[in-house]
Amino acid sequence: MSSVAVRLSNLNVWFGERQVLFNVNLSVPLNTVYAIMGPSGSGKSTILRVINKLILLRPESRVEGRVEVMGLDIYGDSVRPDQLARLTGMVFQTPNPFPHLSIYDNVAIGPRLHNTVKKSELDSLVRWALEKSALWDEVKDRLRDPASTLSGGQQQRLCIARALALKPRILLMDEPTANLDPVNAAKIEEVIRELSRDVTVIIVTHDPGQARRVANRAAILFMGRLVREGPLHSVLHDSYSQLIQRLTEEYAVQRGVSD
Ligand SMILES: Nc1ncnc2c1ncn2[C@@H]1O[C@H](COP(=O)(O)OP(=O)(O)OP(=O)(O)O)[C@@H](O)[C@H]1O
Repeated sequence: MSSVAVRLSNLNVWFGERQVLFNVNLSVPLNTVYAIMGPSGSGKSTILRVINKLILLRPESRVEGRVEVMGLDIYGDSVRPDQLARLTGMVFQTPNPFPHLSIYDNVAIGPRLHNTVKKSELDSLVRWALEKSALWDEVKDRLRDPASTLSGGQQQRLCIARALALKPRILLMDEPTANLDPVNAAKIEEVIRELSRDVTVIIVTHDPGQARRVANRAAILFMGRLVREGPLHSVLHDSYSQLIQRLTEEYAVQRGVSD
């Protein structure tokens, strides 16, 4: 079996006339935590949306290149949407549980829709997913309460549990702690470190400190181009902010020359 969870080869993406990713090549090894970093607008979220094909919801988008997820060429082969939905879970920046559904039903909704477990196994799956996301102890006595009664940090862990309930091989996380206080952010970082035993995590983050705490590999994007990629210690061997400042200055000089 391949040791690569996701491989992007010569990936180019456009929104209308505007190209936002340029010839990106990278491989995410299985069971790593892979951080994607870069300034705002550099294309980080677009990469996640290419990997789970959510980008196709934007009719103005165009994707070229090869995208392999667990060995499947997802834009070339006839990969069924439900097959991809089960391979890749997604956690967004803003927690988005179904607020009126119960805590239990939020986690159970994926397995019910995709018919992945027998009814008799659902309780233990829900418990497993809530334990994996470090939420079980806080909610075990109130599983029937609506998700809206949870705090923001708890709601984000519920979204992680919801994604995990489909047993994805890859978990995509788009700045999952950006809206959380440090205590809740630390809980989620701990969850991510634990998850990487069974799941490949690809996390978009603006915070080099977070990348250092959770990731073992990383990529840095700048204006849609991959500028660094590899083991974390080599990608972040010097100051991230100085690197971005230098790239921004070089870009300004180039613009000055070409304008
Ligand atoms: N639907 C769209 N139509 C046109 N342009 C888009 C669309 N979605 C994203 N873009 C542009 O694509 C570029 C990359 O966006 P993306 O959201 O991937 O960046 P990002 O690095 O994740 O940014 P941030 O850190 O601010 O979330 C940006 O310039 C953005 O304006």
